[in-house]
Amino acid sequence: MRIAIACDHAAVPLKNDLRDWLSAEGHEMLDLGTHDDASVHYPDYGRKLADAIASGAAERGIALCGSGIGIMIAANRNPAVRCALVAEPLSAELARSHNDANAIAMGARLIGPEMARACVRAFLSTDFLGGRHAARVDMLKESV
Ligand SMILES: O=C(CO)[C@H](O)[C@H](O)[C@H](O)COP(=O)(O)O
Repeated sequence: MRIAIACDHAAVPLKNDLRDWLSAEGHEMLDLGTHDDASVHYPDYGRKLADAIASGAAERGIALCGSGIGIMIAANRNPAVRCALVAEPLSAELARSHNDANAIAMGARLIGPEMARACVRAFLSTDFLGGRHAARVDMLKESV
């Protein structure tokens, strides 16, 4: 799968860990930065992630900041993006099965790399259920 990953300065080690792990798993990773701990602004990186999804450069996105909240809000400004803030795998699974989320956000200051990997695993391995959920996701698309 083509997966974009983006973070601010608070989440670089987690971003690199997930990027390298997913790359080793055979995914095509698009690393949108940031690349070091110099302070940057999460709206810039949420927008980069959203642009990658909206353009089709990436099928899925992973957004990381200190809490996951700021970059999630930023990514969701783009109507092509449905980015869910998750901190455990069930939320990641439900974000896919009920909401057809095409991105997840996580907080590197809140969860460790093993929990983040478990969330990503659930996010990538769960299909959208469609049916009644499709009508609701369609309503989201109409409500911009
Ligand atoms: O956007 C956030 C909170 O919603 C992120 O956690 C940021 O990473 C955080 O605000 C950055 O804080 P810092 O004190 O400038 O490192």
